[in-house]
Amino acid sequence: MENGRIKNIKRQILSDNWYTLNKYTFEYQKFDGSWEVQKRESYDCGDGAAILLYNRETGNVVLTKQFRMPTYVNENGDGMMVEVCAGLLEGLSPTECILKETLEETGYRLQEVEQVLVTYMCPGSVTQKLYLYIGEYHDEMKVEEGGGADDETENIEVLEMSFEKALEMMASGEICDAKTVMLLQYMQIHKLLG
Ligand SMILES: Nc1nc2c(ncn2[C@@H]2O[C@H](COP(=O)(O)OP(=O)(O)O[C@H]3O[C@H](CO)[C@@H](O)[C@H](O)[C@@H]3O)[C@@H](O)[C@H]2O)c(=O)[nH]1
Ligand SMILES: [Mg+2]
Repeated sequence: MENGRIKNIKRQILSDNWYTLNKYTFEYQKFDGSWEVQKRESYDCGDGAAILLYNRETGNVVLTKQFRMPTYVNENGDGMMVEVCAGLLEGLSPTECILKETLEETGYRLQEVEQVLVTYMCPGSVTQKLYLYIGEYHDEMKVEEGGGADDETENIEVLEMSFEKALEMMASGEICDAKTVMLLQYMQIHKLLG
């Protein structure tokens, strides 16, 4: 909240069911110095963390596959999305969160991860800031089945595939999740695999 061009911010909660949809009314100072009232809806579903797991020995990556309702109602065929492992912070630090999500969703227990990017995913309408990680895994780190937390209805399929195959799926449009594309391209740019 450090912008002299913004004043009199008022918040109205439009929906507070699972996540929170706020409507903000505020005054915005235009380039000519005059003030105008603006209204913006802002969906607050919390910040999150995501990770691309990769294995330099095998050249493989680990991804997840799950049903995503918002994509199902917007032209994504059967609604299934291939994504990097991800989750909401829910009070944890980004690194604590991603270690927990990696174990819950993929079954791998990692000790070390590297944060490589921080991004706002949809800055015109969604508050979410996403911390993006990469992490090296090996077979012996697989200590659980994965698939998502027992108390959540996640039904996550764990996919292990070659990095090449993941890049092909990105090129064909089968992988079309933004955080997943960003991390695959990060790996490609930095030549970390193949
Ligand atoms: N009952 C109910 N459950 C919900 C609702 N919305 C989400 N959930 C559940 O809330 C849990 C959230 O799981 P996480 O693993 O923490 O998050 P995610 O859904 O994988 O990912 C979210 O964060 C990512 C980045 O951190 C985002 O990329 C992604 O779009 C999403 O916001 C899931 O079990 C999901 O089914 C809802 O409206 N109602
Ligand atoms: Mg998740």
